[in-house]
Amino acid sequence: MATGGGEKRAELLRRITEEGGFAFVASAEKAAAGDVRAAEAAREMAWEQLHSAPRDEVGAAWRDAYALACLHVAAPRGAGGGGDDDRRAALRALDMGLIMGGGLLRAELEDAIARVVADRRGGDCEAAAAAGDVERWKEGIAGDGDLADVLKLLPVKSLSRKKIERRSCIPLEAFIRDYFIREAPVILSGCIDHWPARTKWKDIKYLERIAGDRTIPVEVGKNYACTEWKQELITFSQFLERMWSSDSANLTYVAQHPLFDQIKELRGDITVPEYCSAGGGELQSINAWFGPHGTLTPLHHDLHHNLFAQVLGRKYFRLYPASVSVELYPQTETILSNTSQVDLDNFDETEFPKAADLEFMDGILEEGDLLYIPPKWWHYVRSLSISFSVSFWWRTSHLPSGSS
Ligand SMILES: O=C(O)CCC(=O)C(=O)O
Ligand SMILES: [Fe+2]
Repeated sequence: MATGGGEKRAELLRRITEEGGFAFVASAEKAAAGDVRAAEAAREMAWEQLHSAPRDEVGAAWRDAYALACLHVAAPRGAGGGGDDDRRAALRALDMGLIMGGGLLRAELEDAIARVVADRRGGDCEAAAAAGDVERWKEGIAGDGDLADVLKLLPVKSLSRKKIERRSCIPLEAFIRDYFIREAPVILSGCIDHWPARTKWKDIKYLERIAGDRTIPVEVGKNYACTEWKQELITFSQFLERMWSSDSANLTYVAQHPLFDQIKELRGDITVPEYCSAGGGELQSINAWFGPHGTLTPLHHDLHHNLFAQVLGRKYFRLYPASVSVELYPQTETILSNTSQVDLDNFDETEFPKAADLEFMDGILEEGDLLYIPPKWWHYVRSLSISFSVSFWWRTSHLPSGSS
C-alpha cells in the first residue's frame, strides 16, 4: 500500500526540517523505504510533539507529520494478504491519523482506509455481536419512562415550564417563517423516516460490521463539566461493549464527534435535512451523539443553528432562551464559557437565585424526531434509553463566526 501524496510529503518534510525535526525526517525517509521500526519511531516523535503544548498551539506541520507517520506505520500491515490482526492494526493507525493528525494528508488516509476496508469485505467478516446482544440492543433502544419520570429527577417550578412545540413535517417555507426567523425551537416529526439509518442502525450487528474495528474518541464520566471526566480512544466494538455497563461514573459517550466524516459507510445512512438550507446558510458540521441510557450534557449553548435528529432511542431536552444568559451564570473560564454553572440535576437555589424562576421549554425527543435549536439557546440533554442522534450545525452570514 503506497502512502501517496509525493509532493505534499516532500513539502511537509521541508517544513519539519525548518522546525528542527531532523530525526523525524530521517525516520520518515527510512519508513518510506519499508522500515517499520523507523515508521513507528517517527510516529512516536510526532506524538510527543502533539502533546508538548496545548492542542491549539501545536503547529500544523507536526500534526501533518503525525498523519504521515501513521500512513507509514499502516502501509505494510494494510497491504492485501495480511491477516485480521494486521488489518486491525492498520485501521487503528489510520484512524488515529484522521483523528489526531492535520488535514494535509486526509485524502491519503481516507484512501488507505477504503483499501483496508474493501480488502476485509472480501474475507469473512461476520460481526462479533452475540445473539443475546441483539435482543438487549432492541430493548435498550426502546427505553422507558415519560416526562413525569424525568421531571421527578429535575427540581422545577411547574409554573415556568412550557412544552416545546411539536409539528409534523412542515414545508421549508413554513419552518423559516414560523421558527427560523423568530428563533423559536420546534420538534418536527416524520421528516427522517426515509433515512436508511432508521432501520439499519437498529441492528447492532450492522453497526458492528461497518464500524467495529474503527477507532473513535469517547468521553468517559458523568458529564463534561465534571472533574473526573476524560477522553479516550477506543474501538467501536469496545464502545458497544461498554453500552451494557451499569457503572454510571464511567458512562461512555461518543459526543460531538464527526463520525460521518470518518466512517463513510455511515454517512450514506443519513441525509442533510432541507431545513438546514434556511438562511442561505453553510453547513458547519455533522456530529454523532451516541451513548447508553443516562448520558448527560449539562446546560450550555452553541453559536450555530442546530437541527438535531433523534435516530435511535429517546432524549429529554430542556431549553432556555438566549436572552437569559446572565441569569444562567455562565462559567467564568473561557474554555467553558458557553456552559452554565447551574447544575440542573442538583439545583441550588441559594447559590443561583436568578435561575430559579426562569421560563424554559422542555420535551422528549422521540425516535424519528428533529429538534430545531436556535443559535445561543441554552440546552440540557439527558438520554432516556440507548440513544444515537445526529446534529446538523449551520450558520448564516450574519452570525458571529467561531465554534461552539
Ligand atoms: O445530545 C446531547 O447530549 C447534546 C447535544 C448538543 O448539545 C448539541 O447538539 O448541540
Ligand atoms: Fe449543544
